[in-house]
Amino acid sequence: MLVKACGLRNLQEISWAHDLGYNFWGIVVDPNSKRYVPTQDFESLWDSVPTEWRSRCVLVARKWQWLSIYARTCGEALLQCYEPFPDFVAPERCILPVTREEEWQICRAQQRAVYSLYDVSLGSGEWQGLPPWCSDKAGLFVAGGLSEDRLQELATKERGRRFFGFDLSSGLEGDDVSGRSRKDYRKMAECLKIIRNNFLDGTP
Ligand SMILES: O=C(O)c1ccccc1N[C@@H]1O[C@H](COP(=O)(O)O)[C@@H](O)[C@H]1O
Repeated sequence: MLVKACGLRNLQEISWAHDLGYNFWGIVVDPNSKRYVPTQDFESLWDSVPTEWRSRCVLVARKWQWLSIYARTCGEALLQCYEPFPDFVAPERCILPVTREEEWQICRAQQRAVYSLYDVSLGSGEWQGLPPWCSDKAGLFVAGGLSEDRLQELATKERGRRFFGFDLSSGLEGDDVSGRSRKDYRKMAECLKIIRNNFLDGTP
């Protein structure tokens, strides 16, 4: 099972994801997001990230135009965008959001992306459950408000369900002393533990 910790903002959070065993770490480059990492901050952050971790980076935005500035400077990163990718972007770099099983099938059949993603929340943390078709789908990450409580709820109802991958962001956050939401090491560790202990690995 592959697990992605998304919406990270600094080297400490990226190191936590790496040390805990998350498979991917995501940076939101969408200017309307509260997790937005501006270009200049991203460039110095990217320089400080150990080279061997870089191919595990995912850049996230709702629009291609916001991603393109960053995508040029870090060719290793995967790109998660909520509008179609231009033709010149290789499918091996794309994570394509899908909302229905038919879209996942098309994505696989036409090899339009390396991974697909079922995400109804776009970082809002809104939980709407997971439709039954989402399990055991090659290359499909599931996301949308996954937190300790939601994962535990899912595990109680559907222990042993097989998944290819999970993608978490809001559910890994807590408030820091100034009231801003930041990734929380304990939540990151606990969510990963719940996933690994309760669901079957749907990776080939
Ligand atoms: O995090 C954001 O603000 C965001 C903005 C625009 C597009 C996607 C965004 N987040 C991604 O959405 C999924 C699910 O997040 P959550 O667990 O519901 O918070 C994840 O990939 C986020 O990185």
